[in-house]
Amino acid sequence: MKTFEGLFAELQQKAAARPEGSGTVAEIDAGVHFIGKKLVEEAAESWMAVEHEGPERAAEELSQLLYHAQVMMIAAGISLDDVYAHL
Ligand SMILES: N=c1c2ncn([C@@H]3O[C@H](COP(=O)(O)OP(=O)(O)OP(=O)(O)O)[C@@H](O)[C@H]3O)c2ncn1[C@@H]1O[C@H](COP(=O)(O)O)[C@@H](O)[C@H]1O
Repeated sequence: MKTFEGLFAELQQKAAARPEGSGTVAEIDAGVHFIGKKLVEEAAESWMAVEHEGPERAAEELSQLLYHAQVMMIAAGISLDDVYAHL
């Protein structure tokens, strides 16, 4: 099963290698304003899923929220340690 750290390493590798067809590369290229909107959208969908759609759908939406948070971190040059320092 994929972990938070494992996904972050995968996304960093994609951002560096820029493989054809990567949604992550496309999102990074679209910029932090675009990523910010995705982040807010997934946050809202997570909230709605928790309130109305049950734990399975909520977990799916929350996974997408974590993905977009990681894409934002990479676009901004922020590492896992930078974030963990504030936990
Ligand atoms: N975990 C994710 C992941 N979670 C969410 N997303 C993206 O976030 C979008 C949100 O999905 P939704 O269903 O909410 O949205 P939608 O309605 O289909 O489309 P939107 O209108 O929201 O754009 C998806 O279309 C994906 O583009 C993800 N894209 C990629 N990953 C993982 O990231 C890694 C690298 O992916 P690539 O860069 O695409 O190779 C792989 O391991 C992937 O599994």
